[in-house]
Amino acid sequence: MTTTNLFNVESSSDFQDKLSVDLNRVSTIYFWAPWAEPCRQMTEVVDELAKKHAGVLFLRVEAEEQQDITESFDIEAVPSFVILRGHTLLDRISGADAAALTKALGKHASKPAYAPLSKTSHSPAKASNIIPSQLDESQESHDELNTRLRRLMNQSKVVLFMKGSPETPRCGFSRKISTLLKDREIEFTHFDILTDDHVRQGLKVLNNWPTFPQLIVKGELVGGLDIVQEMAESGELQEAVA
Ligand SMILES: N[C@@H](CCC(=O)N[C@@H](CS)C(=O)NCC(=O)O)C(=O)O
Repeated sequence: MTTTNLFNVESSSDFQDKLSVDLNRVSTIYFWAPWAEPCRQMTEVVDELAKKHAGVLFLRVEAEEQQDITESFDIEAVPSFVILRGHTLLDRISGADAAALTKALGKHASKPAYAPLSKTSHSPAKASNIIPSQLDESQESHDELNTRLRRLMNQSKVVLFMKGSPETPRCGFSRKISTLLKDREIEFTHFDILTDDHVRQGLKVLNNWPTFPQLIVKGELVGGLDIVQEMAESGELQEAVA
């Protein structure tokens, strides 16, 4: 049996066209990347869910190829899922969390379009990305956070603050910089900033640098991917880590 509710999105207008066929329908937007290992498993999960929920539209968006769509949904890592009814946001799931996706679809797909949506289902549901350890640290003072950040920045000679891990990067910039370091046989430790929003926001301020990855050498920020690529080409990177 061929599935008629699962499509690859080719462009922003293609996305709008597919979404607008029926604005009462629930849609699941799946943001993925070909290099991200967890997406392989989630592609299979999405295939199965599309068969199970024939009334739900499933749209696969290759995140780095469709940047307009990716940015319009504030997608910060792959895999990520957004569940909509028409243009109304019902839920967001970040990461290869098959159980959470299955549960969210069970909840939203079964809800008739005319039923009043619950209060929580209107929110962007970003809170679901918060892991328990972050909640524990919510009482951390500014000074305590900075002490913790300094400690993390000094955990080894070369520290990479990135999205995901070198084995399973969750952003193309993070993937490229960890590959660059590995290719040059530069030893480094890493910290996944997606696991701790205090670290993520705190480092932007402390290092006066708005994005990730951030490469730290001997306790000091060197830069993000662009700078590290330039330094690698000029030979400065090898000198800095020597
Ligand atoms: N050109 C930048 C690219 C990095 C970038 O744009 N990162 C974005 C998307 S992964 C980011 O970290 N945004 C802030 C955030 O997600 O907190 C570099 O050289 O590192």
